Amino acid sequence: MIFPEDFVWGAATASYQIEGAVKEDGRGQSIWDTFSHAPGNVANGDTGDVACDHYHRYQDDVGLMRELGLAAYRFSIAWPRIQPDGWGSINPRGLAFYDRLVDALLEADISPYVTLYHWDLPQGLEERGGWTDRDTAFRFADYAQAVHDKLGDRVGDWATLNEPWVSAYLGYGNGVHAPGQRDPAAAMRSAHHLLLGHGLAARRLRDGGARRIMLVVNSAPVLTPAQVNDPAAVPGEADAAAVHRIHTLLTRQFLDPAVNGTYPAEVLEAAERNGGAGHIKDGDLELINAPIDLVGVNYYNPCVVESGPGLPADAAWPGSEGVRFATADAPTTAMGWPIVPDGLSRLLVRLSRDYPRVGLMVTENGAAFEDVVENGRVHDADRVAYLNGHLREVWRAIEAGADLRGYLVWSLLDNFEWAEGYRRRFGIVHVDFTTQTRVLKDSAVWYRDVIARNGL
Ligand SMILES: OC[C@@H]1[C@@H](O)[C@H](O)[C@@H](O)c2[nH]c(CCc3ccccc3)c[n+]21
Repeated sequence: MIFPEDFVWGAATASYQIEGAVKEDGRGQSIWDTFSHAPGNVANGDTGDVACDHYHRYQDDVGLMRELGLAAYRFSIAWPRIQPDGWGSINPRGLAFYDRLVDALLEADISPYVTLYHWDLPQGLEERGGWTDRDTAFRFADYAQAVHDKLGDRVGDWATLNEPWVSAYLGYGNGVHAPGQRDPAAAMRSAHHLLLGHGLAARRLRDGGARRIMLVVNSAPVLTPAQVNDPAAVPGEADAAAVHRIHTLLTRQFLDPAVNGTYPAEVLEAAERNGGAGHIKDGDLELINAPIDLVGVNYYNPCVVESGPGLPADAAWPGSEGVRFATADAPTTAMGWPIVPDGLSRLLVRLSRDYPRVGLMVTENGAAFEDVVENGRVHDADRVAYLNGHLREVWRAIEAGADLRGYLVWSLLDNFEWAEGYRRRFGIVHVDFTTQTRVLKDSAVWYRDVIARNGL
């Protein structure tokens, strides 16, 4: 299976998960500093205080990327390094780190793909309401412009947000993520303000001459248990309604406004029933619908549902009347997530059909398994199998006509896996967090060969 000539092969990380140096060079606190230091929020009391110490080791890490032959590296910028409280003057030492990182990447012939927000909101803004406060959307646009002004001469690929659904519904809905609020109305407000921030920032980036702008979403094919292993299975009316409802809340809630400038009726109705829709102002949808070039798709597993009594609103799914989550008949990763490779092709084909005006890129795909270091090697055959199976589906989606530009594996390095801390490892490169030693896992060697061959 050979991929298109210009297909982009890369890897992805995020600032809070790899950088460490949380008090260095003027960095302010983020909501994840606050959340991870609060007892009980993260497994084993882990925090991102040190993580992979990438802030100090970035040259060596870029060396690893070059050794793997990556064409692109997706990383996020820590807003609190740029504006310690989230607004006002720019911290030159914070911006200088990313300036050095971008130059090191270009020196290694690797394209930098910048994500402006991967969940580390400055704590100063959270104290003013965070994403529940409309003003945060405007602060985000100011921050985006300041970063693009500095890096836009060398960075052409820009993602505004990583996974607004997670920021809103895990951050403000069920509280599993920072800032740890449990309030469905706060979650729905936050989802809207995140989208508004996306649109405002996208406009500033475009005005600044950005080459390609994308919104990155976590998405999944929503399937009944029968559909997981039998795409031809036809669900009953009630199950089909449950599937449509969750597809709407997970994916359409974000892509319809961003790509088409409309909200699904079910989302407006859910907002009316969860605190009201007063936060949706006239003109907001036009602002959210700033033209973008790509949608970044983060896929790990399908979402399996059937009809049922509905989920409690604070289970991160306000508006999910008539739904219950089910399990898939499939093997799982160390996260307990079902391994269903063809879910990726089914998703990509669906998105390319539903949103034909934008291109697609797989901006995250990968798996955590219980890696074991043996004689300085990690024989992660399960991760190789996972990646191989999913890349075959990427190829199939392209064959089926999806406008798919590239694939970025999650993740380059083992890193801070949010509420799971360091006990879940997604890297194709193993990190010993005691010594900070990096070791290529078998999956990294395998991926290097896939890139060299441009295919499987
Ligand atoms: O959980 C693996 C990765 C995270 O490390 C990334 O930062 C994040 O972008 C990301 N998104 C997803 C899918 C949505 C999700 C996020 C967090 C927890 C559960 C599901 C998986 N991942």
